[in-house]
Amino acid sequence: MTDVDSGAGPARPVLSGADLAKKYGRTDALHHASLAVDRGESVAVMGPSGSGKSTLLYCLSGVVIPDGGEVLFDGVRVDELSEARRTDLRRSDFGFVFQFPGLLPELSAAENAALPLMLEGAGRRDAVARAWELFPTLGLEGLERRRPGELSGGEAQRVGIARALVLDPAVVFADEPTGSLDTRTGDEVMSLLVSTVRDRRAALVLVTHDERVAKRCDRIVQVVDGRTLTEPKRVQ
Ligand SMILES: Nc1ncnc2c1ncn2[C@@H]1O[C@H](COP(=O)(O)OP(=O)(O)OP(=O)(O)O)[C@@H](O)[C@H]1O
Repeated sequence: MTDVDSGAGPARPVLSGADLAKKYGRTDALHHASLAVDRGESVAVMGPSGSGKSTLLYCLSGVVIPDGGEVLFDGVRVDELSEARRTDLRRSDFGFVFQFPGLLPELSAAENAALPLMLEGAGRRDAVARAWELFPTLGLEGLERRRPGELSGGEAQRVGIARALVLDPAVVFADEPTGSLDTRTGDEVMSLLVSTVRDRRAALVLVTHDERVAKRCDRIVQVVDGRTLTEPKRVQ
């Protein structure tokens, strides 16, 4: 993990997107969209369907190259990197949590969480041991050997969160992470996601339709018709 907090000078956001624009054909998916997030901070991105939330998340995470504006991660222009460098960056510095965790059914919970480490070249035993360490933090102690089919929806999503955190990312992106869960389970998963990311001094950028989920974050950014509204007030 890169440490952007070290060194002299004022702290700068770990990740920022400024004046981002993206068109798909004739659709203006984003224009004048900006968002910055600090280490240890969580930001929820809200807005109507089709307003550009996912496009903003994809631009910030280097999945999509914006047509205009810039994305800075740790002082590096993400939008100017080659596809190979962006792929490396996503693997090593970013973690992703999706609506459905997409765990591999033939692997145990701990092996699933260890997959990013194995893809980085770590040996299976070491990788699983490191993933195992995350399980108590996420309320998953004792479930390390279970197959995904033996986990509840909330447990499986927490294994997905462990997988997103196992490489100690600087930024975690979450797209509707509680979208497939009932309200109570969603609340538990959100609490764990926000607190674990904060404790690890990572930043969280979370897209959601659910105000209850968004309120768990430090700030809410509204996206309307491809624009972010003025950087909003801090939630409580
Ligand atoms: N790959 C694509 N090709 C063409 N149009 C796209 C593509 N991706 C998104 N769009 C369009 O861009 C606009 C913004 O889409 P985006 O998915 O970012 O919105 P969203 O706010 O995340 O929506 P939702 O809440 O429904 O997931 C929409 O009009 C959408 O139809």
